[in-house]
Amino acid sequence: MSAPLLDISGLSAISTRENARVLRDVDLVVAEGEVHGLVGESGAGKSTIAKAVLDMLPRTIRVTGGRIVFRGRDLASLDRASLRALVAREIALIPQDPMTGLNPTRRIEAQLTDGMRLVAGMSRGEARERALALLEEVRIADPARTLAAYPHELSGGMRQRVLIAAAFALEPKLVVADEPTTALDVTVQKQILRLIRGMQERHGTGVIFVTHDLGVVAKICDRVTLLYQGKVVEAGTAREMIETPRHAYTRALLAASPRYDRPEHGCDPVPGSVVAGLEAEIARHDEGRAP
Ligand SMILES: Nc1ncnc2c1ncn2[C@@H]1O[C@H](COP(=O)(O)OP(=O)(O)OP(=O)(O)O)[C@@H](O)[C@H]1O
Repeated sequence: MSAPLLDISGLSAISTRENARVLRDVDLVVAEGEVHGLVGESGAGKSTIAKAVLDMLPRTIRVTGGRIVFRGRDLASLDRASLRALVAREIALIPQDPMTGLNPTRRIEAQLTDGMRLVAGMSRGEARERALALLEEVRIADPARTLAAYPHELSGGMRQRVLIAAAFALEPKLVVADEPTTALDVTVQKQILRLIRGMQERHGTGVIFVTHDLGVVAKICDRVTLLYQGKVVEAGTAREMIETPRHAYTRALLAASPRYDRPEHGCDPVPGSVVAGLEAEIARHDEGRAP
């Protein structure tokens, strides 16, 4: 088997702001060209993992152990400049909120072509051609007009399409999609999920798809890692996790999710006994370790 695209092992981190552990010995392997769901409730540590991979951790979160190996290179072994260059070239982000992901004061053309010119060294003309082709690929009806527009002139769905185009602009090996459909209405959400899947298949890109929504997992992910309070609870194929969940927490979370397959069914809350069991497991895990 070829080496994985991303191999995270034993990653642990603390929040100095909250004096609490935020990641506990996390293992996460993303294969070339797969969509890997990173799933968990609010505060589970999904964004912390995504930020660690993108070298965007805030100062108030400190990695205390583990390794992030990307395409065979341990990120911690790189100096600042090499790490910045590697991330700029090979790892891209699709942010959660399409409005904050774009600078409101600059036209789309400038924002889409910055990376192409600065990182890939394209001329203004080459970058514009590439931007037009990308906007067509993300099915924006009038690419030339969109390039001339400011973000506020576009709908939420269009802005998210622009950010997806931007993420794939430099042919990254890995795209981190941080809840990219949360801010959109349901019909647009489905289109955007289909678009991300289509883009990653055509470009052969690996994707980490951060979400709290198991319905989204069922639609887009090949494999999944489920987190609870910074700890991996279950990992496997999306199909296995949804059809034959092994862990009581996964089963409870599935029961608590809106039934994407049977919308007439309601939701059950995650039972207190399951959560208490997990908390006891985490306490055992943390025993003897200062936060
Ligand atoms: N800037 C920060 N500085 C210190 N601690 C933080 C910071 N951001 C988040 N945390 C803490 O890290 C923990 C994990 O948060 P994280 O944002 O990774 O969770 P998440 O699963 O992405 O949640 P959400 O779905 O709400 O974004 C939480 O306890 C949170 O309070």
